[in-house]
Amino acid sequence: MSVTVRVPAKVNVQLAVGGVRDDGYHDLANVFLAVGLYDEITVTPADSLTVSCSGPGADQVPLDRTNLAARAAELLAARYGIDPAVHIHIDKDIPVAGGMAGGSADGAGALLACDALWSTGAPREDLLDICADLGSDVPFSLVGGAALGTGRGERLTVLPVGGTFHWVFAVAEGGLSTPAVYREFDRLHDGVDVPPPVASPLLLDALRTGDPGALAAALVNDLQPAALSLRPALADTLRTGTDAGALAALVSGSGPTTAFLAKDADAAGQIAETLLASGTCRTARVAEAPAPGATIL
Ligand SMILES: C[C@](O)(CO)[C@H](O)COP(=O)(O)OP(=O)(O)OC[C@H]1O[C@@H](n2ccc(N)nc2=O)[C@H](O)[C@@H]1O
Ligand SMILES: Nc1ncnc2c1ncn2[C@@H]1O[C@H](COP(=O)(O)OP(=O)(O)OP(=O)(O)O)[C@@H](O)[C@H]1O
Repeated sequence: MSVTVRVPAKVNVQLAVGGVRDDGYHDLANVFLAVGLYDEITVTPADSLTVSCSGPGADQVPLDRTNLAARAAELLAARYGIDPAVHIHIDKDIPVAGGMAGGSADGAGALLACDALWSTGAPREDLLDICADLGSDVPFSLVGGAALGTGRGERLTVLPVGGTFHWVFAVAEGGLSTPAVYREFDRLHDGVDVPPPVASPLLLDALRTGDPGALAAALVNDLQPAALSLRPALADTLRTGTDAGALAALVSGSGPTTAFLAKDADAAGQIAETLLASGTCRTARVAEAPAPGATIL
């Protein structure tokens, strides 16, 4: 018997970053939107805890106990006194180290899959607690849809979304390290008083009404200057998508994936074609949002 769970990628439609905290994390007002690019996690009883991975970028995914999916299985097993003898297969479609929470998706997916396989009956709050231990983005991978993340991004308030948004994602060659991008943010703000992060009312309204023009006007990512500083060529990708008619363009989370909001599905297809032909990215993907959170198939 095995259990398969599908988990979406995310884009941050607002990523407001505060000053660095004593624990090294940054306080955030992080508005997550789940998008329809998915990893699938399958767990099967086995003699010991093992991990395999297939799909684009699979060779960059660790297969040892540092894999967030393996850590999720271990944390759930430890909490419920279970032997985590399970094989976890990750079928990857979310760009690896792309700022789209791929590893976080695998952590949330493995957690939900093991919970079902082992019939732990864990309350949702316990699952969300384990997710927060795994990483700041992991609770959102479980929940999906749209949510405001406060604290280091792990404390979620679900947000209403009034329509379907059409996105294009330009996947860059190679990844960017999330800690390195936050460090670059700190370097760029050295000596500057960083104000406390707050969610933008205009952005929350745009999500609620489902108006892509209003959302485009409100998109903001405070990590974008840091990602561009580490990877200046991303500016060419952003410009190419904007010239192709995107309503707005921004770096997705810590990058290097760039995200383009389109007015409709046709425009998204055209923007993706132009990006692909431009040579300014490795590949371009279209996806709709919001997407549901981790779901047992
Ligand atoms: C950039 C985002 O993806 C936006 O959603 C997240 O803030 C990053 O979330 P994540 O990858 O789940 O990050 P974690 O695994 O919790 O932390 C990795 C590293 O990112 C930095 N980090 C992360 C979250 C946060 N609020 N402040 C930070 O400074 C820290 O250096 C931390 O050691
Ligand atoms: N299941 C996993 N899938 C991918 N990477 C993983 C996984 N578990 C651990 N990692 C490690 O995490 C690093 C970041 O990969 P990931 O795909 O999660 O980045 P990301 O999408 O930029 O993350 P985020 O958007 O949450 O900051 C990888 O380089 C890899 O070493």
